[in-house]
Amino acid sequence: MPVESLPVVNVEALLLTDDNSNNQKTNERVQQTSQQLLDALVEWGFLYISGHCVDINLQNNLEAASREFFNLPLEVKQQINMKLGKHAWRGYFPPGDELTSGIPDSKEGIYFGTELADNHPKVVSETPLHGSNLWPCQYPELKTIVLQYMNAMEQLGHALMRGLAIGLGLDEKYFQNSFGKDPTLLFRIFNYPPSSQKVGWGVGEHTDYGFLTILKTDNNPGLEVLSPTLKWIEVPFIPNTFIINIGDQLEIATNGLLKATPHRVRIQREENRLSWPFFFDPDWDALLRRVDLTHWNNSNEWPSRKPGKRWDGKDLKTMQNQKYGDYLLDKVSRCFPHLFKAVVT
Ligand SMILES: O=C(O)CCC(=O)C(=O)O
Ligand SMILES: [Fe+2]
Repeated sequence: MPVESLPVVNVEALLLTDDNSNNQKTNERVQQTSQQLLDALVEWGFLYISGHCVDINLQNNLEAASREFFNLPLEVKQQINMKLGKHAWRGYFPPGDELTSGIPDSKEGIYFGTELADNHPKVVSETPLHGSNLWPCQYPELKTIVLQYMNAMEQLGHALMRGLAIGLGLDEKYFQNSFGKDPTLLFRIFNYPPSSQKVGWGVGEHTDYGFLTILKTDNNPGLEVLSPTLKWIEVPFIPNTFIINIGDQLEIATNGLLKATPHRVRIQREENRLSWPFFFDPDWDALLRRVDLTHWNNSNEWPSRKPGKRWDGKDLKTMQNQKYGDYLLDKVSRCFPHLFKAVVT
């Protein structure tokens, strides 16, 4: 039997400017690309994308600046510890501080989100996960690079959601119009240190929470994904591609047509591994509800990726009309229980 591997879709057609959108050939390419994207997401919930138009120099600068940050002495990194970001949930966390399913991950990392001014209504009302970012004063360039990169990811996220809507036979602005024009954006930079342990997880098995994750990794392997035949497969590095995967909210919205695929990260023995997940999620206040896909003949059976209980024991079928922000907060509180208690309750 051939080894299963993630599909690769070239999404360039979804990133063409509006000037070209009346052209019939362009429209055909957009349709074709949207269909390929949808097929990959239905079958795998995971894929690589090429043709994403994200500047390679920006990506290289991000990688170099991230390495420089993690090479700083711990006490310098701790100057922007997440505790200082309070309820905005921004800043640095050292190895072992983040839990997946109650077990400490081996990684360290930095959390970023949309940069909001102090007078933004959600900052004034102290809404969790809203605020300004914490930036290391040793590396002012990190701020410029991260904000540029997040901006590029946001554009890409909108383009992919547009492609997905077209693939599903919906209005191309469907997701923007139904789940908010102001997506919840979370960006993380992770460093997985090498470990002498034989078996161990940089991140335990989980699914992501929102709509789409756009993941950049360095050239060290480690990510593993549950395949359509329920085998854990490695996801090798392919230069200048991003890895895209579905989060719980798209599974809920599509009544299980798209599945949030379980994945995990294996720790490496020799080298540290860096990754840059960007989460493109519904508006904080958006209500979770199903998209009308009756034209798809989508049964009510909700086929699941894996028999038995989900990794977090949740039943996504029952999650309707909850605010996305509440769902996310519940998840975050389990990842950082001590911090959560200290700043939110
Ligand atoms: O580091 C990776 O490759 C993946 C991380 C991940 O799955 C996550 O942050 O949700
Ligand atoms: Fe993940």
